[in-house]
Amino acid sequence: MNENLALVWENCLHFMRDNLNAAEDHSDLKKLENSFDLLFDKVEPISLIDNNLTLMVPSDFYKEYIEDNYLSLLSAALKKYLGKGVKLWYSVMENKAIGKTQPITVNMKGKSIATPKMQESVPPKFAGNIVNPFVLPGIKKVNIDSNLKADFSFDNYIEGESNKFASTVAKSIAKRPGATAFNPLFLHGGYGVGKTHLSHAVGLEVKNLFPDKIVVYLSSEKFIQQFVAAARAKNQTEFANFYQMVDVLIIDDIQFLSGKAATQDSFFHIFDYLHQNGKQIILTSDRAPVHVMDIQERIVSRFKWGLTAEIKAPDFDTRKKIIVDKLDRDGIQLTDDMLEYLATEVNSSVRDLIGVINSVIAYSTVYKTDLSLELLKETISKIASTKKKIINIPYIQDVVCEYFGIKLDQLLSKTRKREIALPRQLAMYFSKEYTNSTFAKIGEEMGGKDHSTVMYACETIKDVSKIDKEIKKFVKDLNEKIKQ
Ligand SMILES: Nc1ncnc2c1ncn2[C@@H]1O[C@H](COP(=O)(O)OP(=O)(O)OP(=O)(O)O)[C@@H](O)[C@H]1O
Repeated sequence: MNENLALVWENCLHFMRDNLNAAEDHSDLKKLENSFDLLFDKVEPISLIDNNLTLMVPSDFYKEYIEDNYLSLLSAALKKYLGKGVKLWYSVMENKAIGKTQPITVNMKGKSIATPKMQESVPPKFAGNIVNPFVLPGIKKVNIDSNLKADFSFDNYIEGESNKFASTVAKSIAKRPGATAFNPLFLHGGYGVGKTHLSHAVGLEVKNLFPDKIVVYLSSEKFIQQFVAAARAKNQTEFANFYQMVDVLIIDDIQFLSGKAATQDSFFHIFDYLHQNGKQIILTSDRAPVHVMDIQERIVSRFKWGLTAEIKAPDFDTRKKIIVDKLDRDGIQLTDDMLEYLATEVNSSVRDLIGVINSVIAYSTVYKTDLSLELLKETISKIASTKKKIINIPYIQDVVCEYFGIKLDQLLSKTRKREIALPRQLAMYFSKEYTNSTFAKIGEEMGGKDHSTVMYACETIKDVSKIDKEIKKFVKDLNEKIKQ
């Protein structure tokens, strides 16, 4: 870069940064502040000939992002340091296969610059939506800023037997993201046991210790939506480029990538790129990698590269700790018998436990009564009678496994031994009865079985339960348990 141009550009950057610093808190302009260095670090002015300024940018994404969001600010800066009538050009480095090919450049003209009135140090007012840098062309409205919930911190995470291992590993990752052997960290466990909370806690701690690191949390559903939108807009390269900038990528409920071949391909490349570059990946799922269905083998094998940690439903002592902690924050104390009662009665997930605790607090506030064992009992029975249970396939699998005393692994296996095959057929039957899932979907969730196997199981259980007393009893018992 010629020295003069370098100096002009440095001044322009300085001017733009100043304006962003001075912008009002929470203004659209302020939101650009975090992205500024990230974006302009990769932008290089390469020539200035007869008032034509050419900026080299890594991809179309950068060009469009600058045009959509920074044009007014950049124009003001150029006017200040180069005078009126500067024309902007972009030289876009195209890099089709992620990180593989030599970049080629394509020259493109920028939008014409209409210089807004802008005063030094006075934040300019921009019309329309200014989005943050993590918004890609084609998926502009989706804000995938870090997306971390401040409440989901390590401080608010109660440790106990059920989550000790996972939380110890999570803390060590937060101190050295990408630099431990736990990459990826694959957290799995049932409904509401604290997977999301723990993954956020890592993200929050990383931001705390290393503010410059880019942490992105999103659900796999959002990732799929973004990918589809990017594919429609033919922006897959930018989509991948964006995720390659991330230092800690957290994807929740990764099992929903199941069956999404094109998204899986993109995820695979992003995963490899991040992993090779020492970036941290954290994935959560409702099941262990081996049971995540319809995901390419090459991806499943990568899930197992780092560390897989299960979070179980909270044990009795952990439940007690969670109750005490939660109530303490509201200045409420329980007697020992009340605490025992609550921790014994609500023994499913942390989410359910917290729901009950909140209701207890609410009832006691509304009725202005002191908490008593009677009030607890009344509250819990009211909740139980009004609570709608979400009956989904994993829940049915859990009920069936518990009833027959078998493990999920066995239920989902291929064995034809009757003591496993029958529970499996029953789980298939109830999944069809209680959920809107197709035979194919149920087959997928039952260890990758064919839809015809599920159809056969449903027909068999329906017919046999009419004549076989033992099976009739299983169906009746399980029906009651599922609805309980
Ligand atoms: N160990 C814990 N200490 C304190 N709060 C917890 C703990 N585990 C979970 N929670 C709280 O329980 C609720 C549910 O947790 P979370 O959303 O992380 O569960 P999850 O395992 O991701 O569930 P799902 O898979 O159903 O989405 C949240 O409010 C979370 O803060």
